[in-house]
Amino acid sequence: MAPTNICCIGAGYVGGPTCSVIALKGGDQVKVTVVDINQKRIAAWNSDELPIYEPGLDEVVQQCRGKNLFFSTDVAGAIKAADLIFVSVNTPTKLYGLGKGSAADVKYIESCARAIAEHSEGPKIVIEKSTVPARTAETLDRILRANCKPGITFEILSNPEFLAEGTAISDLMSPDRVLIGGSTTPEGQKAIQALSAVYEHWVPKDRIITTNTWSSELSKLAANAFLAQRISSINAMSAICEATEADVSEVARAIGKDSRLGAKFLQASVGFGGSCFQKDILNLVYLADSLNLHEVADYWRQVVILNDWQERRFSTRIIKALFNTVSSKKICILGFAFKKNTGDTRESAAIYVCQHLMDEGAQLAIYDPKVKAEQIDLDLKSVSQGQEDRVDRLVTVHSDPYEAMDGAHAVAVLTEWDEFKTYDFAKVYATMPKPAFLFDGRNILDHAALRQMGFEIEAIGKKIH
Ligand SMILES: NC(=O)C1=CN([C@@H]2O[C@H](COP(=O)(O)OP(=O)(O)OC[C@H]3O[C@@H](n4cnc5c(N)ncnc54)[C@H](O)[C@@H]3O)[C@@H](O)[C@H]2O)C=CC1
Ligand SMILES: O=C(O)[C@H]1O[C@H](OP(=O)(O)OP(=O)(O)OC[C@H]2O[C@@H](n3ccc(=O)[nH]c3=O)[C@H](O)[C@@H]2O)[C@H](O)[C@@H](O)[C@@H]1O
Repeated sequence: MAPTNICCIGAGYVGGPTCSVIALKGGDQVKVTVVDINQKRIAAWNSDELPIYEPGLDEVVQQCRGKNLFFSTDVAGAIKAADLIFVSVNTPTKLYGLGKGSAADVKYIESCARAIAEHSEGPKIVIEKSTVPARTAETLDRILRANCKPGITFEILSNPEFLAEGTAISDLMSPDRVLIGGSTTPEGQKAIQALSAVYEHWVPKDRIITTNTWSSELSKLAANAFLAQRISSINAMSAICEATEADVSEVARAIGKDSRLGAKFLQASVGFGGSCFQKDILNLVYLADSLNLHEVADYWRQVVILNDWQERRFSTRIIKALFNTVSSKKICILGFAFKKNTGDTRESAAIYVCQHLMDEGAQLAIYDPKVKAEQIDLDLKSVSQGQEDRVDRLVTVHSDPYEAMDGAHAVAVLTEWDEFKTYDFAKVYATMPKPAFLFDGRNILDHAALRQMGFEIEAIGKKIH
């Protein structure tokens, strides 16, 4: 039997890893082509230096690339050849016009639909892999039908992705669930079966959930909203802990033992980042507002407000502790990625903490094991509109953490990279002006030991004695 021919439009953090695992697990039963309009990105996927850092990804790509996994810029050719087409393009928050600042921008989804309609010469199953506003499948359907060649049929499925960056490969290899939404018509059910068969190469059937299209689209927004809400909840508690001498780690352990709550996602932090939590909650907020459900919109909006406040609270603590002035003081920033094991900086809390410290004239020495200097420069300039030159004056990016910490008034941990726990902080302490401050935005260091060395420690949701 000929292999199922799969095309994925969008070779990003989702399209690349997801299709690599589909190719690995599908073997000779699938042929997967990932296409993108970004030539540089495709060239990187075809090189030894992949465009994204993700543990385990290199090995999977090396095993499959050129056999049943291909990366290409030939969007039209891949659409023509495909039976199943994943749409895995970006859906960022709209920065203009109607819904500015909260609605998802679906222009890339629409351009995919137009390309699929133009190049399809036979029936296709079109799969929303991107996170989209509720009822986007209807938009796709209308555009496809209005623009396709006569006689061509399409089935639209919703198949949102739940992987987290930094653990994408293990999440994909053994997902908690795969969600497929489709129409209740016989054709819709047949399309669901065809997509399910792709996952059944490695995912147990009882983990493949099928629903109607709209439940599937909304479940993705709901999942991210619930996850982010937990972080904002524990971060709200962290502020109360700091004022009452309760310890947020102890509170998290105590409530997480309740099996109804569970222990995961209760790590208080400087604030959640990443390309999706904020965007998807705002998308939900926009949906609720447009349905006239303003109380619902306000409820979810507060999760984002709390997160912004938590980031600001952390940078304010640094400034206050350093005697209300950080002007011209060297502050070392350990970690710039939005979480460990990724080089991704989108919406990283580090960007906003650095922005505030730059507003106050601090000299920032930044180290991150995986984020490139050009990316840090780009991110900090993007929050310095009209005064981009301050980044050149105030910021240095280091490839050696000890160089970054050397002689700093304060060290601030903003990402929970494991290597930070292994540093020789006694050696660092000796180089620092006194009092020497350490701000642990992730609660990962051994605070008692550091205090013993002489550091003044501030952590999230705890008083260090
Ligand atoms: N990053 C993550 O961990 C997760 C992301 N998602 C969702 O998946 C979607 C994709 O996210 P990422 O992979 O992070 O985005 P990304 O920005 O890394 O990748 C999207 C890619 O699509 C390409 N693209 C845009 N329009 C195109 C077109 N018309 N034709 C061909 N290529 C086109 C872009 O050039 C880009 O390379 C978003 O909707 C996101 O919300 C869902 C789960 C996890
Ligand atoms: O739709 C998406 O893009 C994805 O968003 C998140 O994945 P991701 O953003 O990659 O990473 P998370 O592990 O969820 O972390 C997000 C942010 O929350 C922070 N976080 C996480 C957990 C926690 O307890 N405390 C905390 O501050 C992390 O440091 C990070 O900044 C979800 O976990 C995925 O299921 C989802 O598919």
